[in-house]
Amino acid sequence: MSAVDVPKESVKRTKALSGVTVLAGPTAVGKGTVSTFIRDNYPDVWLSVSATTRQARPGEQEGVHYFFKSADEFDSLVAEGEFLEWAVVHGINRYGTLRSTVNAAVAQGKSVLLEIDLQGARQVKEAMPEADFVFLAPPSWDELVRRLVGRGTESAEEQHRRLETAKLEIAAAPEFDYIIVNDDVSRAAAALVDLMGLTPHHIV
Ligand SMILES: Nc1ncnc2c1ncn2[C@@H]1O[C@H](COP(=O)(O)OP(=O)(O)OP(=O)(O)O)[C@@H](O)[C@H]1O
Ligand SMILES: Nc1nc2c(ncn2[C@@H]2O[C@H](COP(=O)(O)O)[C@@H](O)[C@H]2O)c(=O)[nH]1
Repeated sequence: MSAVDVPKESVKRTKALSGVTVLAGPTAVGKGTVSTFIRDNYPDVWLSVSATTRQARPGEQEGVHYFFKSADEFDSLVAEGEFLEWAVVHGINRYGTLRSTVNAAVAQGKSVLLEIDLQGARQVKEAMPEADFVFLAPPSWDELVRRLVGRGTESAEEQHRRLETAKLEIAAAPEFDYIIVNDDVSRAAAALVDLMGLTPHHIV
């Protein structure tokens, strides 16, 4: 697979703080890792818990990592207009952000973080253009491939499919307001928290 140019970091604030920040980026760039780090280290950030039709992985807890739904339950939530956005991610499972929980957090003045895929980010941009859109980029294409392969959670065929999608996702980086390079988890998390207008523990 040929290498792809990855975007450089760009974190100079260009718009007013909205209280809602969307974090997206290609598969295996570390969105989940950075979000978990923020959940564990920055209690002032309100990390949205998505609904999903995928099975819980070992250690995942209902209401902490996801709200796990059957296909019928997810259908009902879609029909009732409960989702701010939802998408089929990686061609298999559905994932969505519950509108009511986000609205309640915003109404309480919380700093809301949504960790979602590109399709979802585009839907939120339609619904809430004032939100802050942050693209998490890998330090290099080769490092992205290393992370995906090193995680070891997908078959070789699935890895290939995800990397093809990752090329399209990386090409969409200019749609985002800011770009953070996930070269180091705590540094990337601190840069994100800083962009959200909160005090980062440290930026090295
Ligand atoms: N800064 C980093 N340096 C080195 N490895 C990292 C870094 N951030 C994450 N990783 C590793 O990269 C792999 C992918 O991370 P993670 O699962 O968080 O990605 P993701 O973007 O949430 O992926 P997906 O969209 O496929 O769910 C994991 O093995 C993780 O430990
Ligand atoms: N559009 C949305 N995408 C979401 C949401 N919650 C998570 N995600 C994305 O799904 C993939 C896979 O996640 P995993 O936990 O199964 O590894 C990842 O890219 C997430 O960003 C959501 O509510 N909406």
